[in-house]
Amino acid sequence: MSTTTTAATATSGTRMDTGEDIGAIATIRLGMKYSPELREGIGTTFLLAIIASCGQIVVPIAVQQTLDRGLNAPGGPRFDYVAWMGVAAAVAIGLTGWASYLMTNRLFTTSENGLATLRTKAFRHVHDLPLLTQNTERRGALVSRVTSDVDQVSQFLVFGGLIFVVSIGQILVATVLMLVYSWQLAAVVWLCFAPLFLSIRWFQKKLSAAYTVVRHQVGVLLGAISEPVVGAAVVRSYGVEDRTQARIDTAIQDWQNAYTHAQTYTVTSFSLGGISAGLANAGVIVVGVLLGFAGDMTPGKVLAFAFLVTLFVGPVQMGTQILTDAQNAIASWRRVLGILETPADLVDPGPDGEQLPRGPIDVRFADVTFAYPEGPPVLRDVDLAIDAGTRVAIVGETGSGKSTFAKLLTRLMDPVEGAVLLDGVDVRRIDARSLRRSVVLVPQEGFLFDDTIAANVRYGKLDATEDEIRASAVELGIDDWLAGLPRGLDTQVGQRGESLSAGERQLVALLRAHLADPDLLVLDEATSAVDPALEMQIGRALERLMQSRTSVTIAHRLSTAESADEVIVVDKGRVVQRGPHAELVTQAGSVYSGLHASWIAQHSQA
Ligand SMILES: Nc1ncnc2c1ncn2[C@@H]1O[C@H](COP(=O)(O)OP(=O)(O)OP(=O)(O)O)[C@@H](O)[C@H]1O
Repeated sequence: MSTTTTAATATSGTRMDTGEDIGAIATIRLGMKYSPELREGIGTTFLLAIIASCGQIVVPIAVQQTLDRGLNAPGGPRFDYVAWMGVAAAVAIGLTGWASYLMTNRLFTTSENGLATLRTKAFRHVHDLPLLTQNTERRGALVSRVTSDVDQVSQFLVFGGLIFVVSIGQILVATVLMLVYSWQLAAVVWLCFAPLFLSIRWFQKKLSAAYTVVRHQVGVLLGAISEPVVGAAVVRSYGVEDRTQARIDTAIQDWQNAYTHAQTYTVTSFSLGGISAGLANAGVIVVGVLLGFAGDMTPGKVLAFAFLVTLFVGPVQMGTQILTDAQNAIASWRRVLGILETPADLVDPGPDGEQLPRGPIDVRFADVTFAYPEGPPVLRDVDLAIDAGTRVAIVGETGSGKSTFAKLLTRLMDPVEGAVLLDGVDVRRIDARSLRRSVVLVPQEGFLFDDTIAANVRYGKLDATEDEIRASAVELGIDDWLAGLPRGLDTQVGQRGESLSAGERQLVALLRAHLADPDLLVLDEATSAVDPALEMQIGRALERLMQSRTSVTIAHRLSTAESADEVIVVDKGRVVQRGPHAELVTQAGSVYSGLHASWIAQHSQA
């Protein structure tokens, strides 16, 4: 396998695919592909819809028959016929009502099943998305795709879809019956609705564009609201509530404008439907009476036709409303599908990939260059090897590329050029499970979930028993701290670990990493100051955690660099020095000696 990849591959998927360029039918087809449950038994549901629609025509036919053949029968009223007609109508209404119940049930179940699958798939795919895509899409907006957008589709499919299916059935049945009763009157009705039917495509396009903007603005709004909620402490401590509120107000205003704009098309199409309905009613009466005078119409037929026009007008009016809901739902569907259609940039070779053998790992960066999308290279031609079992400290000025180095090493991103090799194997060829098993990254601020300490450390080893966790704590020398907590391992850490101090959060992160027992430990050293006793405890735990494995630490402290086997100095994306601390520090005028001087100065100030 080539050791280089193209820039296009490395930066692919950095923009969330919004799917805005695919049409409504293509969206529905794609949606069906991701939620095949929606297609299940659709034929039977349609059949039930047709039967349910027939319920609507029972009354006009029964009225017409009762009038023309029962009460107005040529030889005088036939009451037995009227009675039979009443019984037949009641049975037919009962049967069609039952069909309607079955159809609603089926639509509800299949829609919810299909959308549950869609939600699960979309949520799971969020984890496969390129890290950089997740950075560009605001978290709130991303959440809105998996929640409110899916809800929008769900509401439409269950209620809109149901009414749509029934409406189409009713329009068809009403048209056929109208033709049976009088093709002239049927033509009058269709003629009155022609302008609406002919402009539907235009409305659909306008509504589609308008609702795409609405759904986008909903995402923006949720993003604007969720960010200050998460950063509430910063907002309050800097007293920027007004500015934050102003940003939210702008997002609300933008959403409202988009929604109002979309509504103008809905209102226009609805009004056009109303005008068409009025014209159709009037036209039927006038033409019906004229036909009656000519002897082509019975009173029963005219009355039945008046019912049929209502039967036709209702679903058409409803259809214009559904057109709006459908465009809103399709815009939402596109956004959800946009997540699924965004390719995962880090292709996992799966079980067919290479498995890393257990034991300390050796690392090689082979001419690695990396650039963030549309940015300059932040790591250039990095070529280095780290022997298995060594302890390495990466140092450099802020922004020099240290964290980027760590992300490439743990395959959170792939290089634009060159390759990262672990035990001689390109990381892109290693089975992701094996990679995650053997390589662990401890970030500066380890994320803690709102749960107990035990639950949080189990992210390192899902099946770890309490005894194992306690043994791990003993090995790290932090069992005293654990025992001193009011509820020990069952202590709740709060949201993002807010109920613990910064140092305690670090201890939980180290315990989690120790339980994972990696062969390569990549550590982004925390910069937050903690009290000296805890600092010592963290230092001791770190010392033990690094034993008998390869460790790469992004070091911010002199002591870490001093105790490492080797220090790698990064400057402006290049490795400019490497060697033991004692050797580097003697190289006068070097980047490292500058860093060393600033550490000493910091230390003496403290
Ligand atoms: N997600 C990103 N998108 C675009 N540019 C980024 C991104 N992350 C980092 N950079 C840029 O890449 C460069 C290297 O960043 P990096 O985080 O690797 O530096 P660092 O040495 O770890 O800095 P520090 O010591 O402050 O953590 C910086 O110029 C930074 O602005």
